[in-house]
Amino acid sequence: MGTVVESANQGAVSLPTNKKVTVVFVLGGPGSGKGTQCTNIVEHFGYTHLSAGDLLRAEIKSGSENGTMISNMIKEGKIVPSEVTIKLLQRAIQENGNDKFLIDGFPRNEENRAAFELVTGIEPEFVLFFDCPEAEMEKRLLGRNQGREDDNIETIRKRFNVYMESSLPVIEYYNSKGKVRKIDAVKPVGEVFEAVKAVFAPANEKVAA
Ligand SMILES: Nc1ncnc2c1ncn2[C@@H]1O[C@H](COP(=O)(O)OP(=O)(O)OP(=O)(O)O)[C@@H](O)[C@H]1O
Ligand SMILES: Nc1ccn([C@@H]2O[C@H](COP(=O)(O)O)[C@@H](O)[C@H]2O)c(=O)n1
Ligand SMILES: [Mg+2]
Repeated sequence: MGTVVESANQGAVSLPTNKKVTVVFVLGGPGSGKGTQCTNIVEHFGYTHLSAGDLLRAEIKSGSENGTMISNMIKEGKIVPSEVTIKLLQRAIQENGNDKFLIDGFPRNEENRAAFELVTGIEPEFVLFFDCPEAEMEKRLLGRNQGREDDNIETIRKRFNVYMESSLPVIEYYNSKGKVRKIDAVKPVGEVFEAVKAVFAPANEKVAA
């Protein structure tokens, strides 16, 4: 691989605003630790973290006309129509001064994937995939305690079904293109992050002033 700059430029693409961005998709089952690890990556590698779920929850809170629909979909563990989520992601990218983004929890199905590519022209630099057994994810979600409406056993089971039926095929799609970087996510947070660090080039790390 060449220098970090060269590597980043290979994945840089134009949004409608002509903003050049590098995107890493962060995927894995509910409770696999995507958000937890994204916080660490932001700190060490200077990316901006965009969680599709967080953007949808913020949209509900903002009193948007889509709020009720989004809220119902989240309670049922269903995937919100792509146009809604993509608009939120596009706006977040365009409003942010950074040019490197972790997109967490997106694309969640084939419709998400194809629509995002069509609308933005963005192909991910790579896909960070947190692989975790269902029993461990269930335990983590039931213990998360952050007041999420979908952290109850009924919705968790629906989210696992959606993950198996709709999200795993997206990961398989990217795997067939050689883009997946798989992480064993069942280990403690620190050990998982060591594996994550090995994926992001060490030269990418923020240098202390
Ligand atoms: N490696 C780990 N070991 C044990 N607990 C973890 C680990 N990683 C995350 N957790 C805990 O598990 C819970 C779920 O983690 P997190 O919110 O990061 O998952 P997520 O993949 O973003 O889930 P969701 O898809 O529901 O948003 C949190 O309470 C978090 O503190
Ligand atoms: N691409 C997406 C991402 C999320 N959702 C909905 O939000 C819920 C919570 O997502 P998390 O990533 O925070 O776990 C998820 O279960 C979906 O209902 C979505 O529709 N599309
Ligand atoms: Mg999350």
